Amino acid sequence: MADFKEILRCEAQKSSIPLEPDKIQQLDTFRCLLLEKNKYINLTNITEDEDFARKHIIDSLIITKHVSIPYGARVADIGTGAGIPGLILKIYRPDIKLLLVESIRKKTDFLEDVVKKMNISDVHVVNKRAEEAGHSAIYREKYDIVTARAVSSLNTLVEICLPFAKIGGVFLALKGTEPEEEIDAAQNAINILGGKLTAYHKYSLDGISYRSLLVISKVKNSPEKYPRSPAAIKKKPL
Ligand SMILES: C[S@@+](CC[C@H](N)C(=O)[O-])C[C@H]1O[C@@H](n2cnc3c(N)ncnc32)[C@H](O)[C@@H]1O
Repeated sequence: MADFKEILRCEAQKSSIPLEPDKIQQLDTFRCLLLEKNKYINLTNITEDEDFARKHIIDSLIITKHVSIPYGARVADIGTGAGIPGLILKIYRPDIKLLLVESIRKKTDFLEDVVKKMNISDVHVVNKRAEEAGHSAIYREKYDIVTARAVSSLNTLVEICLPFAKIGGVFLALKGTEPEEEIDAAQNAINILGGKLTAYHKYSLDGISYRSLLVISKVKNSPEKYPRSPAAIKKKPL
């Protein structure tokens, strides 16, 4: 049976993502650290080799096929959990400057630990809700690329993620098979937060089902009052 590194090499080839052996090694190290910690805290249900390669690693790296990431870009991953897609992108593109925002302390402790053990530089881990971090002058409208996967519905995501993007930057939402309804429901939030849906890519990780990558460009400043508090967002979503 093929080992994880061979599976990942094949999956990357199938998706036409260039992946050098040293990156495969580092991604395997990340997987091992994640699966080890997963015995004690719930970081992922995706643990089987092929699933891990496809649904975590390739699903993160697919971004690089559709969006050009400038050298040294500032990237923020919101609701990053175990560092997906943010840390996987950073391993692939060490030149980026990465912010990882995650509200659960055990998860940010894990991320700090990975960054230290793997000696990864230029990663800033923030243990806060995005609703709070998005108002900080250090983070607000500072990022070229903002990502989020499996965090919330699109209208809420737009409110908590777009404030991090600078004008000319993009918010990338990694979504499921048919995001059309969510896109319609998020149109008001996109307009209010200063965004514009500029691209919509569909791709398949297994040749059967589809996933989607939505590109929302930041065209205007996000009004100061957003993001609102979690309670206000829940009570009256945009
Ligand atoms: C289902 S997990 C997905 C994690 C990762 N993005 C992935 O795709 O595997 C959602 C994560 O988002 C975090 N989260 C949800 N809402 C958040 C918020 N408003 N601010 C910061 N983190 C948030 C949760 O704590 C959780 O770790």
